[in-house]
Amino acid sequence: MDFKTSQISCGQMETDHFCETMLSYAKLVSELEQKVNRMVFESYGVEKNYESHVGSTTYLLRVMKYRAPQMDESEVGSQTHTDKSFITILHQNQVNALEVQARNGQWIAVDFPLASFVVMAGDAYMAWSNDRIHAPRHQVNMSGNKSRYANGTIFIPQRDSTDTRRASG
Ligand SMILES: O=C(O)CCC(=O)C(=O)O
Ligand SMILES: [Fe+2]
Repeated sequence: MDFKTSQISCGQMETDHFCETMLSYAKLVSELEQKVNRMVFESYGVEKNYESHVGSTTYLLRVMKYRAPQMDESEVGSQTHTDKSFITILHQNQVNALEVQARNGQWIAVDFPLASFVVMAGDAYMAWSNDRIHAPRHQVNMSGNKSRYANGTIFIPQRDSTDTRRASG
């Protein structure tokens, strides 16, 4: 299920408790994304472009369920990919399955506790930063017998905002 959080609307589900919970979650995650971006923009000396970047960013929240693999089943999860977005913020239940490839090629199994988030750079951030920020390849690789629930909020700048306001250098 996708929500466009910039519109703060769930259509027909407006009064639904689940919907409101997800919108509150999306707002909090958006604040985290803005904090991360502010730090990055400041560290690259382009903080004057921060407000317009925030203003041009759209948000999409995805709710995902990965089932546990059945007997003799392998490769349950997602394919290896990089995200096309600027930033993706992930949150999960207690079931770890995310694997991220470091710059040196090594795959790292991400162990992230319930109260934490993974902030992942996507291709757009890598392009904007002239490759300073690495957009890692990653995948979900399920094992064990518990389902994994995860939320992925992707932050996407609208057209033209990435190539006109790059970090210099
Ligand atoms: O479920 C996850 O932790 C990763 C999801 C993901 O890679 C994505 O939504 O792009
Ligand atoms: Fe991804």
